[in-house]
Amino acid sequence: MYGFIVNKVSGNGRGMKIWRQIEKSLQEKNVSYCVRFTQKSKQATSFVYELMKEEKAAVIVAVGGDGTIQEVVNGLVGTKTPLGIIPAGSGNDFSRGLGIPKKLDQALERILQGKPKLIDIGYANSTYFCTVVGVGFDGEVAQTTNASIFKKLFNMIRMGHLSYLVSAINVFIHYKPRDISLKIDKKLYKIPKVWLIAVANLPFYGGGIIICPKAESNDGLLDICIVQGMSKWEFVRTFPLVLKGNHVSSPNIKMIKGKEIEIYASSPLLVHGDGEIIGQTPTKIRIEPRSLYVI
Ligand SMILES: Nc1ncnc2c1ncn2[C@@H]1O[C@H](COP(=O)(O)OP(=O)(O)OP(=O)(O)O)[C@@H](O)[C@H]1O
Repeated sequence: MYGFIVNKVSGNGRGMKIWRQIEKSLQEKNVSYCVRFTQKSKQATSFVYELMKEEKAAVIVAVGGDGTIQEVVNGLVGTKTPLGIIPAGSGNDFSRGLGIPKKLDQALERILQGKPKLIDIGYANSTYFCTVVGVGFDGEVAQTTNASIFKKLFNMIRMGHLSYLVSAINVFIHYKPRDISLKIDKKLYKIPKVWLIAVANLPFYGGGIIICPKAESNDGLLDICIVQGMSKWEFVRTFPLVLKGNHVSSPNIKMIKGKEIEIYASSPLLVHGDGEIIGQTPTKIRIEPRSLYVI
């Protein structure tokens, strides 16, 4: 039995459209399934327990964006039940990082035919995350994007990833870099004028930005990108490089790998996990190696 958790409003309504097509395919293929539709935030996590216990679902499939997938993952980490993903959001960075096909029929075929493999998952502020935790500039961009009207407009024309870019420009106008203390596997770094710190399990965030090109979800490590000491003009010049992951050789960017990271800022900074706000600094982040089965 496949248990589906569908966020109808993900991708500004794409979730529902996609579910209708999936349901048709499942019926044509005679696949046994059950489904739950989320009505509010965090409900996807409780649906995981419900589908596993009451419906005896052997696979849980998330139909939604990275926010919905994160909620599902928070119910699945540490179990033997594998996660399937049908991307239906605006960013879809987790599925991009795992190489899950964008095409619906191919994504479904992978779930029905593929073999589960174990991957690493991150943990920060009492939440498991799949792709990236971002602190500082990134946190503000995530908050602005999620509260924006233009996210809906871009989703309507299937350009949802552009909403992150518009938010980045808005935040850039007023953002002031801060002094940060960072502990990576017990080694202390004091770094002035930090724009952002991204801690990544997989390379992508913000709808395909390659923030940590070498991040792998099966190496037991988190990749950390620290952007610091740049003037506004240097930040603007570097931004296009990030789109392709070519920023890593810039002298104002530090790339470090680690298992446990602690971040302290001179004043509280917003923290996002997979594009959803999960709190403020100080924050502790760690990798949970081989803790989730994904098809
Ligand atoms: N019925 C609902 N109405 C409103 N919000 C919902 C509903 N169901 C779930 N949510 C919330 O919507 C949030 C965003 O969903 P999701 O991430 O799947 O889509 P998205 O934001 O369009 O995509 P992405 O994260 O890839 O940009 C989730 O955090 C979830 O808690």
